[in-house]
Amino acid sequence: MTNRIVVLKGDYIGPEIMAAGLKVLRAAAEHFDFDYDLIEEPFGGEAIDKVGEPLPQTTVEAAKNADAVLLSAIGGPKWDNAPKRPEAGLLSIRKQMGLYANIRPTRVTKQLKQYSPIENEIVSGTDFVIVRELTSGIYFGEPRWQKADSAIDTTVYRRNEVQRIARTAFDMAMKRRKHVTVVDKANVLATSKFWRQIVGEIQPEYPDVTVDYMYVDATAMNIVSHPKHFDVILTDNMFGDILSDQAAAITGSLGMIPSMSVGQSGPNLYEPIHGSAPDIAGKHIANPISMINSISMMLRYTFDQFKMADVIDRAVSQTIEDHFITRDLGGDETTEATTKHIIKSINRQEAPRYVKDNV
Ligand SMILES: NC(=O)C1=CN([C@@H]2O[C@H](COP(=O)(O)OP(=O)(O)OC[C@H]3O[C@@H](n4cnc5c(N)ncnc54)[C@H](O)[C@@H]3O)[C@@H](O)[C@H]2O)C=CC1
Ligand SMILES: CC(C)CC(=O)C(=O)O
Ligand SMILES: [Mg+2]
Repeated sequence: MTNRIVVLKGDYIGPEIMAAGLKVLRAAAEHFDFDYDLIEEPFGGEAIDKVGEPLPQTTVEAAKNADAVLLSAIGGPKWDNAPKRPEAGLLSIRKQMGLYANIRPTRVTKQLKQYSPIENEIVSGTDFVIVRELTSGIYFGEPRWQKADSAIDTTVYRRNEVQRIARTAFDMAMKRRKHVTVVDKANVLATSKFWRQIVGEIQPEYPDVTVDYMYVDATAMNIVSHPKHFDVILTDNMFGDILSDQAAAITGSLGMIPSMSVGQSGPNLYEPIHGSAPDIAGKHIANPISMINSISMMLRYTFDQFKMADVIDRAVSQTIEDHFITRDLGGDETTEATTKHIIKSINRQEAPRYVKDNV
């Protein structure tokens, strides 16, 4: 059966890293006879330019009917004053696909630790995931408006929204080191106090999981000073957005980190955690690894292609070890050269049905 992958190639560096990721997918797929169709749909700024809105209904339908959705990143100065910005389309596709849980891993591997801005002893061996609520909270709350002399945003969390994301975090902890850190601002916010109440109600369903609670400001500090404290961080939409960029920085670059967005049913969406990086677009220096890691996550979690994902992951690690890295990590390789090196490493590995060096 052919696997259907909807591709949203994005804006600014989006198409550059998507092209890199799809080359890696094609190279790996040959070794494993992985059969797939790519269905490209307009989205974000590209869709505004083509059809006047960031999320055409045809794109939503295609995404819902796919086996998985791959997105690079959208937005940028060209559309900052558009009546409906690309970012509105991003929030809307997450909502319409029901993708309430966003999983953002932070791992400092032995190859990566030298690129971290944090001392080796502190950062080496860091391995945690941020479980970010994705379809509610302040990014979605009503009312919201802006007038001449005031503006308002609203944070609303409903019981079922907190319950389901909490269960995602506890389920994930059960497969890891069985520890959940709930990150909030419960010394101030009603929604945070509510989260603590709901998490407390769910915790007895997971007697093997330990839980601690940490304010978001202290968490920001601990991510850089004690990152090994964390196993699973459970947090709301905005705190998760902010902390995941910070967590990415301790791995060496924002340009490394993938994510997976999951709902109750339907396809998952895989995307880097960063944005469209307009400052480096067109310069051939974007790090493609965030996109390649997102593709590896897709192969692992949607298509059960564990060996293929392992081969890609090893190729990425080898490429970092070989210092075949882009500028964000301190190297001087181009996006294309890094991608080529990853593909060479895939082809060199003892993969089943070794075909040819298809670089
Ligand atoms: N999921 C998405 O599509 C997201 C979209 N955005 C949008 O992206 C646009 C740019 O936002 P920024 O605040 O500049 O954040 P950004 O994440 O695009 O960039 C922040 C910094 O990280 C660097 N960077 C990001 N990805 C990189 C990569 N793969 N390789 C090397 N360097 C990389 C950029 O060059 C920049 O210096 C905005 O319109 C924003 O709304 C922002 C975050 C997520
Ligand atoms: C539109 C933003 C919420 C996108 C973003 O920064 C993210 O999802 O990390
Ligand atoms: Mg973000």
